[in-house]
Amino acid sequence: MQHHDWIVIGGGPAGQKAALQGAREGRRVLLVDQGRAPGGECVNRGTIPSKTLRETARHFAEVRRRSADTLAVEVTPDVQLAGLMTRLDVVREAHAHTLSAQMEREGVTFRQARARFTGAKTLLLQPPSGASEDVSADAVFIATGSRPRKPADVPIDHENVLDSDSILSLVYLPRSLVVMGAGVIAIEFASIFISLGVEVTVIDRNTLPVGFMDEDLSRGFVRAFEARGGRFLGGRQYTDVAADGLGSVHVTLEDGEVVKGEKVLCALGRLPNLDRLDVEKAGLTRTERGYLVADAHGHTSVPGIYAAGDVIGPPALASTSMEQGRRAARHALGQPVPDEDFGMVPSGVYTIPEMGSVGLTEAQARETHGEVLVGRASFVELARGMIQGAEEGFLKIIADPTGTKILGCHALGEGSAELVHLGEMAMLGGLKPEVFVDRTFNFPTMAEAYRVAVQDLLAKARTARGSVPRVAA
Ligand SMILES: Cc1cc2nc3c(=O)[nH]c(=O)nc-3n(C[C@H](O)[C@H](O)[C@H](O)COP(=O)(O)OP(=O)(O)OC[C@H]3O[C@@H](n4cnc5c(N)ncnc54)[C@H](O)[C@@H]3O)c2cc1C
Ligand SMILES: NC(=O)c1ccc[n+]([C@@H]2O[C@H](COP(=O)([O-])OP(=O)(O)OC[C@H]3O[C@@H](n4cnc5c(N)ncnc54)[C@H](O)[C@@H]3O)[C@@H](O)[C@H]2O)c1
Repeated sequence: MQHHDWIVIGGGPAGQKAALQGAREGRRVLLVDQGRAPGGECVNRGTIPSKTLRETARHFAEVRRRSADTLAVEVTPDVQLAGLMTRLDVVREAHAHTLSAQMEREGVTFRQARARFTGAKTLLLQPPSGASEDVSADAVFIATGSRPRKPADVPIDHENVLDSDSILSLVYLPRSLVVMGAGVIAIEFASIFISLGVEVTVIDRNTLPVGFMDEDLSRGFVRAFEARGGRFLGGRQYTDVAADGLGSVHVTLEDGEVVKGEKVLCALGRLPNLDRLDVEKAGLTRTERGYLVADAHGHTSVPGIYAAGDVIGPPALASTSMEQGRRAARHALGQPVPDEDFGMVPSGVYTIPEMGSVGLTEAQARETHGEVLVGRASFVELARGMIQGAEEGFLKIIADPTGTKILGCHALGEGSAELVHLGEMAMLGGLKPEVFVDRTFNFPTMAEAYRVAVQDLLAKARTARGSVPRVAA
């Protein structure tokens, strides 16, 4: 049995960061993934392919909007979906190349094999061809990611009813699409397809999409989606999904309504990839929902076994997975792991328009701080926003009732995922909202939204204190 210092199972964002961190500190690291190269769901079926398709869709939407629909920009029915992911191969190859070079440079050994536990820190590696191999390690990192959940009552055949993996392999654009679910994956794809000219209906049991975001953002998304002709059916449950054999799928709702689409996307959550890993043989237990349990450092209940990324459940993002992998590795190395307030982790939802969020939502802030202050800036109030024609965008800043502490920043509109990082840094630095009024901003920029929102917030603070509001300059 070959022994390694560390074995990392899974070459997605969590596994990559754990492996690199260990190798940099002189550990002999074996990175195992069943795929041909490191990358994981993030590179192969998740973040990168979906964002590449989104970029094309966004350009279509942008040209239509900027020309006020005077330019007949349409995707013809015979266009192949792969043709719309114009930069996917370039992006993937560049990413794969950078990753492999980094692994090689740092001395991480990569092995293509499916891993499963045979004991606490012993594993059987089964390569696609050739003999299986028994291996052991001082520390094992589980970073095997997640896959789409397939509810028993949804006939996902990858032909008529698709999941977030198979939708990217569609050859032709459908005329219509019914999206089941209104989580991040669902509404990102809904945005993409509606922007490409597909008729889209979204169905969710919750009244609003992405319930973890600030309600103004969820409502703003629905407004923009409906303005583009989309149908959002919130607070609705499906009872049956069936293909009619004539090129259409029928989704029957509890109230008897039948929603028809040429294709259906089922995006009703994800499950951890643990079924064939035999984690029980390592002495690990799983939560009721099937996830592994790990502490703030990614350490499981078995000494020397760590878990990071989607296998430990929400927030299940590429961004947080990387950080979890890095933190687990630092802990295994005996290095200090800085405290991180995971409540402060930013979220970017790449819908069209995009959403960005950090800190408390308005509802959470009211619950914990009472009568909080909310400052708003509409993107059309900004010179840059006006130039860009950013009609639907806005930034809202939430501060404590005294108006001295920023509690959350939330934005809707192109660039919002970037924009909220400015607010995040102010929050981390404990800066008062005034900083956005007192400093010089480049002009014209979208970042000026902070100045406008803070002026609004300070005016409200003065009103709350009973003084006459000053007119914002
Ligand atoms: C459509 C879509 C869009 C997304 N967009 C975003 C986004 O914009 N921003 C964002 O932050 N996040 C996004 N995500 C989420 C993000 O992709 C995941 O959170 C992230 O990939 C999780 O990383 P991970 O390292 O935990 O696992 P993964 O990336 O899933 O990698 C796990 C790897 O482990 C391998 N593996 C599994 N079992 C075994 C085994 N037994 N032996 C060997 N190898 C194994 C898998 O093949 C895979 O390569 C998106 C996800 C999807 C599906
Ligand atoms: N930009 C990003 O950060 C990004 C992009 C894509 C995915 N992701 C990650 O991927 C993960 C999974 O996303 P997801 O969207 O598949 O799952 P999800 O769990 O976030 O959303 C599932 C949705 O399905 C709905 N639902 C479940 N059962 C239902 C039923 N019977 N009837 C009607 N509605 C039902 C839920 O109300 C929920 O809105 C998330 O953790 C997310 O963070 C992130």
